[in-house]
Amino acid sequence: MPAEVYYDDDADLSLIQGRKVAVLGYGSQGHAHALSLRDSGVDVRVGLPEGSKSRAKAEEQGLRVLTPAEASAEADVIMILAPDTAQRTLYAESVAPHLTAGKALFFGHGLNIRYGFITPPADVDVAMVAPKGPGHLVRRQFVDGKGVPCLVAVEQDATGNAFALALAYAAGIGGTRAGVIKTTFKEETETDLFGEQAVLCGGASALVQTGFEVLTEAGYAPEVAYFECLHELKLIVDLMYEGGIARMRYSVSDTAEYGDYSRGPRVVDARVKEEMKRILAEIQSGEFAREWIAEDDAGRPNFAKYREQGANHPIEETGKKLRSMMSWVDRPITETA
Ligand SMILES: NC(=O)C1=CN([C@@H]2O[C@H](COP(=O)(O)OP(=O)(O)OC[C@H]3O[C@@H](n4cnc5c(N)ncnc54)[C@H](OP(=O)(O)O)[C@@H]3O)[C@@H](O)[C@H]2O)C=CC1
Ligand SMILES: CC[C@](O)(C(C)=O)C(=O)O
Ligand SMILES: [Mg+2]
Ligand SMILES: [Mg+2]
Repeated sequence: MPAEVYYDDDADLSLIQGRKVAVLGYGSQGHAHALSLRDSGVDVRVGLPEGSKSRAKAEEQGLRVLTPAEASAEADVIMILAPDTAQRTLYAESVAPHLTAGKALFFGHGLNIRYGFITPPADVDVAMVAPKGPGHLVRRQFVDGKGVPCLVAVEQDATGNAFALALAYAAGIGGTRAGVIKTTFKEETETDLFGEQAVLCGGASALVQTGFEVLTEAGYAPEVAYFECLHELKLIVDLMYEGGIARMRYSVSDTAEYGDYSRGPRVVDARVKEEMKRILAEIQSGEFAREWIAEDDAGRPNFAKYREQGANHPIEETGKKLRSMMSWVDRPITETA
């Protein structure tokens, strides 16, 4: 069945303009939602713990900052945009006591609901507005008059109005300018985790690093390897983004196109597909979510090791040097646009 896609004309922005919204968290997504909702005429407050380093940023941007508990008590729409690993404690301590009948609890990703770390009471709406892009670009696109597509899902419709309210919220952050797809918490959570692990973050990073290693270990210049395996990837993906894989193949040389057909499937072969299926199975069974929550509870020892290894990969040093010569590339990620 084709997905249902909603645009600006399908959303009634006044529904969210008539509510008090609390955005809990002011990181990548939180700042984008809070600032864009405010710019869309919505009554927003940000909820952050007393010691949070995000407080100063939110206040500098002219937002009212309260504690998560105060913000949840005041608001009737509560959007949780703290890290996935922090959400169950945040919910239990600061949200649940103020989640009275008829309020709406929103998420930007479904992990805590899908795997049962949070179970809201039956008399509140539970919905998700999940942008399909990094939060800093959600804000940048909004400011530029564009939008990042969003997934919207309703887990619980206590008021009968949950979907319309979520669609209005998506309009407030620019999502309906690009298109909003109706889905479920299960579908969003499982596809989002799969996409970031196997393709967008894990798959793409490993592909780039491995290609760079193969070229430099064979004696080619790291600068040439960087341009070939990382820099040019954006230009190739831009063509895919604009017109699909077919547009990219139209634009590259016939030599590249023949190499693509005849060699690409040798890189991403049947073994890789089997591994992708295993990764999906770990997501579907909840194994990944339990592993990640346990890793966080233990103080993230493996996460810290992985982060250090990634930061020390030789491609980072080469890239830093080359990007310093390209003033147009290193556009800073800011909390405003
Ligand atoms: N990053 C992205 O682009 C995307 C994220 N999402 C989802 O959005 C949600 C937020 O992720 P993301 O924006 O990456 O998070 P970030 O790590 O960028 O930001 C987290 C924010 O939450 C604050 N915070 C930490 N603990 C608490 C707490 N107990 N109570 C209130 N605020 C707290 C942090 O403050 P401090 O400064 O003190 O650390 C920070 O402001 C997640 O569910 C994620 O899966 C969905 C789509 C894309
Ligand atoms: C691709 C990573 C992502 O799912 C996103 C930006 O959409 C995330 O969790 O950050
Ligand atoms: Mg995502
Ligand atoms: Mg994600």
